[in-house]
Amino acid sequence: MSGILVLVRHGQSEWNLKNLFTGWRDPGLSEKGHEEAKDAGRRIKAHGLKPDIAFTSVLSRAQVTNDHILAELGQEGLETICDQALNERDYGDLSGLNKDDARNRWGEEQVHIWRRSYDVQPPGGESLRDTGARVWPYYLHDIQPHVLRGETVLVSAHGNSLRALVMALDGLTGEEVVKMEIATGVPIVYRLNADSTVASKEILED
Ligand SMILES: O=C(O)[C@@H](CO)OP(=O)(O)O
Repeated sequence: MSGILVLVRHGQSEWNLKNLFTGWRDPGLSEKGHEEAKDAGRRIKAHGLKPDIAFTSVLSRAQVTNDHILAELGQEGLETICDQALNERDYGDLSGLNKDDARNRWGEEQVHIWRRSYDVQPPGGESLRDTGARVWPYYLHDIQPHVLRGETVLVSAHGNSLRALVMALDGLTGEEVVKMEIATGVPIVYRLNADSTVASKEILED
């Protein structure tokens, strides 16, 4: 057995609350989102996990979530690496649009395909496959080595950048990933084997 990888999707953002496509836009957390992020920190602490290093995106909702978690753990100031590779999927021309307005305009099915399919790009944006093509190499090169050294690594990121990562870790197909959702502020804990395969996965729900 080697180290531990803790994945957390940021708490609810102001634009999650307003039902807007967000992508690379940079809204802050909603009031509920701040609470969810603190709660994620409390759950991580209750499970006796203590990160040695943290990774997050360059978007504030993920960074503030990371700050809340570290504060709950009493680990403010822990080395945190921010990288664009962990950003949310770029939603292109959909960014800033209301999701219900988009359904009225393009139809329920088309919008679902843009949101959850593996390889269909929203107009001007990234498919989940495109997102995975930046998240997975970053994971392999920058994050995984820490886990294989036996460290506990915290990653605060986004719904779709984490879907891409979980898809690869869990070995899901493009069809299976369509049904996979990642809840805001609910930590997912992977323990890895020394050969980098997954030894166990635990979701820290209520
Ligand atoms: O708007 C977004 O950037 C994402 C995450 O909030 O939305 P969706 O769940 O539709 O992929």
